[in-house]
Amino acid sequence: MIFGRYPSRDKQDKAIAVSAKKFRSAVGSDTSNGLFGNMALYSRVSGSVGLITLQNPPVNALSAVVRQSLIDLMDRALSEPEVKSVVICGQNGKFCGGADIKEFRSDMTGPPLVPMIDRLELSSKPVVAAIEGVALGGGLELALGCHYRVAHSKTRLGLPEVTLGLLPGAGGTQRLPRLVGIPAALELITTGRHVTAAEALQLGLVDFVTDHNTIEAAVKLALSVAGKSLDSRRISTCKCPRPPYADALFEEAMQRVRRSARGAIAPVACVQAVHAAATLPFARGMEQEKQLMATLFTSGQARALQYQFFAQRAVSRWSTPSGARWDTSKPRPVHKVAVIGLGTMGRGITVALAQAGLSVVAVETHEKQLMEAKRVVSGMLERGAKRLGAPPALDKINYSCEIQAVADVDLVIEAVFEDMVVKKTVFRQLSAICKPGTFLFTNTSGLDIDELAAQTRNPELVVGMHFFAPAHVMKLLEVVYGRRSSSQAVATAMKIGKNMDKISVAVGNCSGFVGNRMLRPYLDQAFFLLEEGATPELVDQALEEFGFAMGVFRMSDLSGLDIGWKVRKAKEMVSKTHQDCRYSPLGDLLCERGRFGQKTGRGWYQYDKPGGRVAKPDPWLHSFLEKYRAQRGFVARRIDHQEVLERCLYALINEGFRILEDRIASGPEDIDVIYVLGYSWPRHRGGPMFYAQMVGLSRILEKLEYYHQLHLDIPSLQPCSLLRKLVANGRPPIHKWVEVIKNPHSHL
Ligand SMILES: C/C=C(\C)C(=O)SCCNC(=O)CCNC(=O)[C@H](O)C(C)(C)COP(=O)(O)OP(=O)(O)OC[C@H]1O[C@@H](n2cnc3c(N)ncnc32)[C@H](O)[C@@H]1OP(=O)(O)O
Repeated sequence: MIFGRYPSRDKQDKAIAVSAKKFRSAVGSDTSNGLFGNMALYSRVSGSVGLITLQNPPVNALSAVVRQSLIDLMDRALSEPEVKSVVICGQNGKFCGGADIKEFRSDMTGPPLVPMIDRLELSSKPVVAAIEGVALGGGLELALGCHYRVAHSKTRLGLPEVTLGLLPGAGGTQRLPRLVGIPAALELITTGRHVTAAEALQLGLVDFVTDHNTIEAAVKLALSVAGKSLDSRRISTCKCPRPPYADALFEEAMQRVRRSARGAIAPVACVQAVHAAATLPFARGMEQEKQLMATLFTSGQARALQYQFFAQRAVSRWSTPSGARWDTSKPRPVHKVAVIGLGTMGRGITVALAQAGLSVVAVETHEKQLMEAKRVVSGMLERGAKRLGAPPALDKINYSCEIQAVADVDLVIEAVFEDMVVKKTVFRQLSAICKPGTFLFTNTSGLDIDELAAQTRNPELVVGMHFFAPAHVMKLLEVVYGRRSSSQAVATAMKIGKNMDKISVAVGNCSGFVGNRMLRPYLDQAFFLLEEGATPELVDQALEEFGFAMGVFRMSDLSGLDIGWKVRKAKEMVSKTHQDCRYSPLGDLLCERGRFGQKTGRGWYQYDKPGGRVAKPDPWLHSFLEKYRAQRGFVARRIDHQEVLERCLYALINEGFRILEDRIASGPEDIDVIYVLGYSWPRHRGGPMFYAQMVGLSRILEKLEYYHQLHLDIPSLQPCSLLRKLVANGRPPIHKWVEVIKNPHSHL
C-alpha cells in the first residue's frame, strides 16, 4: 500500500498495439520451447530470432526480478546456436516505464541496471528494441544499450529521471549525447520531456518508425542484420559529437537550469553529467554519472519528488468521511455539458471540455459578450490544436444566449461571477430548467457548496469544481463534495476531471476548501511581517529562495490586490473592528489608494507603466510602511529569512493539519498535490505536509508554540491538536498520519 491509500486495481492495459503474443501466433513461431523467466518471456520466432518480452504490468518497470530475467534470457539467446539475433519488447503494448520507482525506497536488491545494459550492448548477436507505448527512463536506457531501435508511431520516449530528483543513471547521460548530440541531449535530460516517435526519428534516437506491427518490423530488421558487424552500433564506443560552441552551450544550460530549477539539484547534476559525456571517455563519464547519481539518490529532494509522483496517482483513489469511495462509486456517463458564464474561467473550462471530446453548450446572457467569448474560445482551440497537430474541436461547441439551451444536457458547470447571490439565482434557474438527474456543478474558489445545493430540488447532484486559471492549462482541479453530494456525483466530477486531463483531488466543503483555506494564514503572516519591520522585497526573496516561483507580494501584484479586497469587503472584514484577533489592513489601504498591482502600475512594488511586469522596490511604499508603523505603535525590528519562512510556511502547514483533522482532505497527499499543482509550492520540496515531515513535526510544533506565545492574537499560530497528537504518538511517517486521524486513540 502506498501512502496509506487503497491499492490500485491491476491496471493491465488492453493493448491497442498488436502484442508480442499475437505476433508469435501470427508468424507461427516456435513457442513450444518458450521459457517463462519470472517476469520476462522467451521464445524463438522466425526460426532464428530470440524474442524477449518484458512482463511486469502495468508499465513493465525494470524491477529486480525483471532485471534478473532479462539477464537470464539474454544468456539463453546467446547460448542457442540457432539464434542469430534478438528482439526485446514489452507486454501489452508498453515497452518499459523505466526502473521500478517503488524499489528506490527500500534496499536495492537484484542485479544493477548499468552492467546489465553494458552486457547487452556487448552482445555478439544484434539486439533490436521493439518499442511500443513508452520507453522512459531505464526503459529508454535499455533501448540505448540495444544495437537498433524500432518504434511504433504512437510511442513516447524520454528520460524523465530529473522529475524524480535523479539523473538517467543507467548510462543515459553518456549514451544519449553520443547518439543525438549535446544540444538535444541536454534539453531532454534536464527537462525530462517526452518526445514522440516522429521527433525521436528526426533526432536519430530511433532507427525506424512503424504504424503497423512493431515486433514484426523489429524481427524483420533483426533478421536482416544478423551476422553483420556491430562495431558502429555500440553507442558507448562512439565519439560524442562536440560542437565548437559546446562551452557556451553548457554555460547557457547551467544558467537556465539554475534559473528555472530554483534550488533543485537534479537538473544541475544532469548538466554536469552530460558535460562529462562531452569531455571524457565513456568509462570515465560513467564514473562521473555514478558519482553524481549517488548524491542525488539519497537526497531529500529525490524523496520529495518521488513522493509527489505517487501522490499524484494516489489522489485518484478518493474517499469521503461518509464512506463513499472511488472503487465503489460509479460515475454516470456524460455526453453533453453546459458551461454557464463565459468569463475567463468559463472560457477555459469550455476549451478543456471540448478538447476532451465532450459536446458543450456555452451560455452567456449578453449577445456581445457571447460573440467575444466565441472568438476567444475558437482562438484558444485553434492554438491548442496547432500545438498538438490535430484539428480544433470547434464543432463541439454550441453557443447560446438562452439559459433554456441547457435543458437537455447531462451536466452543467456554472462559472458565473464569484458571488453567492448571483450563483444562488443561477442554481434556482438551473434546477427548474434542467432535465431530471442533471448534475449541477459550480466553479468556485471557496463559496459554500451546501448553501448552493440548498437552492436546488436535488442537492445530491451538486458538487463544487475549483478550477485554477487558466482552466484549460492548469492541471489541478479541486472537486468539492457537499454534505449531500451523492457518491455518483463525486465520481462523475472526478471522471470529468480526468477526461479533461486534470489531476483531481476530492475535498470537503469549507471556506476556501483546501488550497485557499491554507493560503489565508500564509498571507496574514506576510502582512504581519511588514507591520513588524519587513519589506515586500525581503519576504519575497525568502520565499523565492525557498523555491516559490514568486514571493507572496509579487504574486499579489500579478493577480491584482483588488480581488482579495473584494472578498474581504464581502465578508465585512474590512469594516469590522478586530479586537481579539489581529487583522492587517495593509492590503485594504493600498487598494483604497488605487494600488491594485501590475494592472495599475503600482502595488507592493512599482512598475514602469500600468500592465508593466518588472517589479521595482517602491520608496513610496517604504515610507508608507514607516508611517503606518509609527501611527499604529509597531516598532520595526530586523526580520531574517528564517523567520519569514517559519511564520509564513508553518502557519500554512498548521492549517493543513487542521484540514486533515476536520477530514476536509482525506490524506496529506491531497494537500501536497493541491499545493504543488495549484499554488506553485516547489515540487522538489514535496508539498507542505511532506515538508513538515522533513523539517520534523517536533520542530514545527515547537516553533508554532514559540510564535504563538509571542503573538497570542494570531490564532492561526496556535498549534493544531492533530500536530500535537502526531508528536505525542512518536512522529509517525507521513503515510501513517491517516491512522492517527481516523483513530484518535491510536498508539502507533
Ligand atoms: C535511475 C532511474 C532510472 C533508471 C529510472 O528509470 S527512474 C523511472 C523513470 N520512469 C519514469 O519516470 C516513468 C514514470 N511513469 C510514468 O510516467 C507513467 O506512469 C507512464 C507514462 C509510464 C504511464 O502513464 P499512465 O498510463 O497514465 O499510468 P500511471 O501513471 O497511472 O501509472 C500506472 C501505475 O504504474 C505505476 N508506475 C508507473 N511507472 C512506474 C515506475 N517506473 N515504477 C513503478 N511504478 C510505476 C504508477 O505509480 C501507477 O500505479 P499506482 O501509483 O496508481 O499504484
